[in-house]
Amino acid sequence: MALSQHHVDTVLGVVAGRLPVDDGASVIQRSWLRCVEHYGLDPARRPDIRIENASRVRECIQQNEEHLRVARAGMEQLYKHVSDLGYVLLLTDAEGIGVDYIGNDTWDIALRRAGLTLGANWSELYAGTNGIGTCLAERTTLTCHRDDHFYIGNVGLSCTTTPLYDPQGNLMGALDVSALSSPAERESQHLVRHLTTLYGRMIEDANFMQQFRDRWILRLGTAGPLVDVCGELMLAFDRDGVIVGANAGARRQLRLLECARLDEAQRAQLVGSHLSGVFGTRIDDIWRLTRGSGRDDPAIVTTWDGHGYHASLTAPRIVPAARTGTERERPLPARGETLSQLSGGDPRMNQLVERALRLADKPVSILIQGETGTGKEVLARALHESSSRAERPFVAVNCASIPESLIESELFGYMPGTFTGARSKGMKGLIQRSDGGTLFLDEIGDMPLALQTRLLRVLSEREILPLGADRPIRVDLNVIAASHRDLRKQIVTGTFREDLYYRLCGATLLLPPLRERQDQGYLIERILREEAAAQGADAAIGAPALALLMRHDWPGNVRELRNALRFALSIADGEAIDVHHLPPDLAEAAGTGERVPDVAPAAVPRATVVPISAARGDAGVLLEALRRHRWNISDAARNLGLCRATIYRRMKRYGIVSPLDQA
Ligand SMILES: Nc1ncnc2c1ncn2[C@@H]1O[C@H](COP(=O)(O)OP(=O)(O)OP(=O)(O)O)[C@@H](O)[C@H]1O
Repeated sequence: MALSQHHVDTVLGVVAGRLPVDDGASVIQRSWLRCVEHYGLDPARRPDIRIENASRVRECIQQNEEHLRVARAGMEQLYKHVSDLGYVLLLTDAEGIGVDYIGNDTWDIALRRAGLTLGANWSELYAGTNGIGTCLAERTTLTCHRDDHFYIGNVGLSCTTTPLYDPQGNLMGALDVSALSSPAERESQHLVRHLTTLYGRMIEDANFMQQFRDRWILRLGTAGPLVDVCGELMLAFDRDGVIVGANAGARRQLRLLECARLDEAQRAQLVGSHLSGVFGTRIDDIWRLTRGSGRDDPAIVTTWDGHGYHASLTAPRIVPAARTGTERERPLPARGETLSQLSGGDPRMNQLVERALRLADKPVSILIQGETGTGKEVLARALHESSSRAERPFVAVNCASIPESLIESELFGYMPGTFTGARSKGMKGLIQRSDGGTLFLDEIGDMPLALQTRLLRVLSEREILPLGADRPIRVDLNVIAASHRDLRKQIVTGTFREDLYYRLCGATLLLPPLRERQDQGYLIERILREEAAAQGADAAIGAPALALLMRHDWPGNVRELRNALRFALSIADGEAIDVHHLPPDLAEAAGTGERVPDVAPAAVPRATVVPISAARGDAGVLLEALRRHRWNISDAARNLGLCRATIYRRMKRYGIVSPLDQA
């Protein structure tokens, strides 16, 4: 009784400011203050344990089914480490209501009496200062050890709790590890605190992986070989490099490039921004990773402010929902593009568009070939939108990124009861989801042979047999396949079925690489306008920057061009794009090998804004001609119907210097 009175006096003394505030316990003391002043609680009373009714708990469980499934797996592992030490685990929602629990049956009654049970509401409002309620109020991992608790009835407990966030940074709830009795020393809880934090982060990361299983995931860490299994920082992004999720580590440590337009809070807002805003100079390194760097050690990527991290990239495990036609969260910039807009006058593109227009509504399978980033999916989508199937789904499947173990169920689907656990409900496969529309099989050359056989059956019989089904389902679909590989070579090496190849290539469309296209100026103009509109900026570019773009080799093709323009626009911060706004690797790449035409400052002041159409009409055309003729001035002049002197004059005006003159 004397001890109880001492506890009550201590709490009330701190609240009244009569007792010195201990620095280490200030989180607890802040909570005591809230309990007395905001919630009007009295530490001398025994708390009534508030148990929510079953339907409230059920509703909460249903709403967070996926999160709870992942958390349960983490709790089971954690329990193995702490059960012998007398701890029980409680998982709560964001309001502090117990939604899952692992404990020891032999203490059931004591645990229930203490409120360590399903449905118990541990928010400070009802339970006073305690591990869960205070962790949720303070949003931090903490140990509420014995007489840290507000109510005398709770001072036997020792609770360590960590908050759990979803990948968007919203509070989901808390993971709590509690003991009914524990040694008096606070230090006795250190190990439990580490374990609780570790498992909390593991649950968050597993939730992250689950939520973004249809996206690229970049893990960053400081321990090289471990980064594959436990990247401390994680970013999920779409195929255009736009960040769609960031885990707690990434949100804490990464900031967007310093730039006048963004204040501190906006620079912390990673979601919705482009990867180039985080990695400034090294965006291409990341894309190189996506294509497999061939290195044994994890690659190192560097943030714009010079922090190097080991990096590991995971390809989407299932097809992005946004690409299936069932969800349209962020339209691809080129979506809706009609076929004729794909060419800006390049002879090979003109021919391709003409052919595509004739094929769009024919019942022929089309095979699109072209280097990576040349726009195979953009072309497939344009074919779909120019066909009578335009209103039906366009379902894109990246055969290279779905793990072999999942590809069959993803493509063909499965019936209810085929699997246990979260997959018990059954799922329509991607082929069935494209019924009536277009199935786009990207990177078809990477499809495993066994599945090629099954796909061949689908294409010839137009019916599928989902896993666990006893009757086939008819499907009506148009198939477009694409690959950057030479499928005929694969037939020779035995990695691609010849009969499937002939099924798929009723017609072949070959997209030229960007470096060989004569309509680069048109593409730059269009993409610049699109990207500028998306960023709310003006689409203006200076002649020297344009000249550099026109000279670049574009190994990543149109994707690389779009990324470069997006990067430049965000760095230019409202000014016309200048050379120094472009990604440095562009200038570096041009600096080695073929040199970038240096800008003669007197001839083209840095701030000169050349409306892009004018630039294209002059500097762009000139550059194209010079490149085509390998910088032979006479040939270029003849080709353009100008005299050599005019060519020289214009080169001077636009600051174009031949690489032959720079050696
Ligand atoms: N004609 C175009 N107009 C505008 N943007 C384009 C065009 N072609 C491609 N792009 C852009 O380039 C990027 C890559 O396009 P897409 O995904 O279609 O290429 P891909 O050849 O299918 O690439 P991969 O081989 O990697 O699958 C996208 O950002 C897309 O918006």
